[in-house]
Amino acid sequence: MAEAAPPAENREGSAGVPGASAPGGGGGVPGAAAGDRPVCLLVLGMAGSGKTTFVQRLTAHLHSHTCPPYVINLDPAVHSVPFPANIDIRDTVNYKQVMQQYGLGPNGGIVTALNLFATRFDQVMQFLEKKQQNHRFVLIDTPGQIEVFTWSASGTIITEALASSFPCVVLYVMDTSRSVSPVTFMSNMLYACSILYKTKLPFIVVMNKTDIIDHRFAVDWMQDFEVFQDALNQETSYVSNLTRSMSLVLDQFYADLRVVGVSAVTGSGLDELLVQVEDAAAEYDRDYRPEYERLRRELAEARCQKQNEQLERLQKDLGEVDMRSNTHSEDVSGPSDLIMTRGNHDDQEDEEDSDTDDIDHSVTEDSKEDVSFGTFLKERREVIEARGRRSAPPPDP
Ligand SMILES: Nc1nc2c(ncn2[C@@H]2O[C@H](COP(=O)(O)OP(=O)(O)OP(=O)(O)O)[C@@H](O)[C@H]2O)c(=O)[nH]1
Repeated sequence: MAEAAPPAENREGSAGVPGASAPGGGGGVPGAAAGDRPVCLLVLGMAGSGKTTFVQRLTAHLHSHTCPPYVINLDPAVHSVPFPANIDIRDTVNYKQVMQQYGLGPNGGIVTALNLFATRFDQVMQFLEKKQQNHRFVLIDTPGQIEVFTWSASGTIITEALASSFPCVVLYVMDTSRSVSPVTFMSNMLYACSILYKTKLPFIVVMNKTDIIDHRFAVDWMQDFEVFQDALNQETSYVSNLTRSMSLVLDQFYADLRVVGVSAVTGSGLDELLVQVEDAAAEYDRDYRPEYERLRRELAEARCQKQNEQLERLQKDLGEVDMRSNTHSEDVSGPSDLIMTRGNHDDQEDEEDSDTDDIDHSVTEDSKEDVSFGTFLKERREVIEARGRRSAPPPDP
């Protein structure tokens, strides 16, 4: 299934891909107009619903339409990423080290790793701003455990940062083959509904794995209350009564919902999905953008105020202490030394670089070089002094 990553020079998106300089220019990507801001597609879904496979397939599909996306992996615990990621959280946060240092289990480790990454998300935004002319779509794969992203502060920070600068659409990936029971289907829809309310963004339900089962049964359930009731009548549990009531509540949710059936394995349904994405992006511009622009202004003002405060503090500090004495503090156990390090795997040196590879490594490496060079000079001085003492003539009796 995994496709080979493009060569390093293609990582920036358009290099070497004919016609890719104009985002979405030609190639059959519906509605994509050159010069538009890229649309961020936040891919969410339950563990195993097929998010990563879907991102991989959509990336390949867009490449084949000469419209390469900018791809971000936000799952710190994934062993290998089967698509060419422009930004990979694993380059920035060492998930295993986070677990060790904070004594956390896997879920706590993922949440903390995402929190650490969120503190540097402004740098990711700078990359996106720089590359926005080259890409029509930004694909964002999220951690396996859906709540890590949707119900965490870092997920909110990342979503709001993206949505205040670019049109954003949530793609809720659902495993259709595991939703054939009306009760399971209803649980999935309730979750989708909660995410819609939480993210406050245009929303598309991507019914994945249609190569296993056609998603039309689910669309029928959503469009026709009677059909869903008939299916429920086969169930005898008490939950079926609850489900019956819930389906009435969800009627309005269904009415405005975009639903597309796809197969991440065969690639079927992706063209229709892209049509829906353009429609959802237009909805963002129409209904959501004013609110996010207000948020953006607030963020800019807060950032400006913070910078001024930092400047004032720095000026005060400069008057009081010798800055150099603090540069190489012995105490480096804070969270910042966990970030901006290479990812989990020791063998990653051979892998191609993503954008975050070089975010701030120079700072860390320069600091280490300074310290070790200082130590080296000190040791050399001691050796030379000892040698000088040995070769000096003995004092006169
Ligand atoms: N038949 C079929 N299998 C699929 C499809 N999409 C994904 N799968 C399979 O479903 C399983 C889970 O896929 P992943 O892409 O790892 O799912 P995920 O949501 O990223 O999983 P987490 O990282 O745990 O959240 C894998 O075995 C995939 O091969 C599909 O469209 N059809």
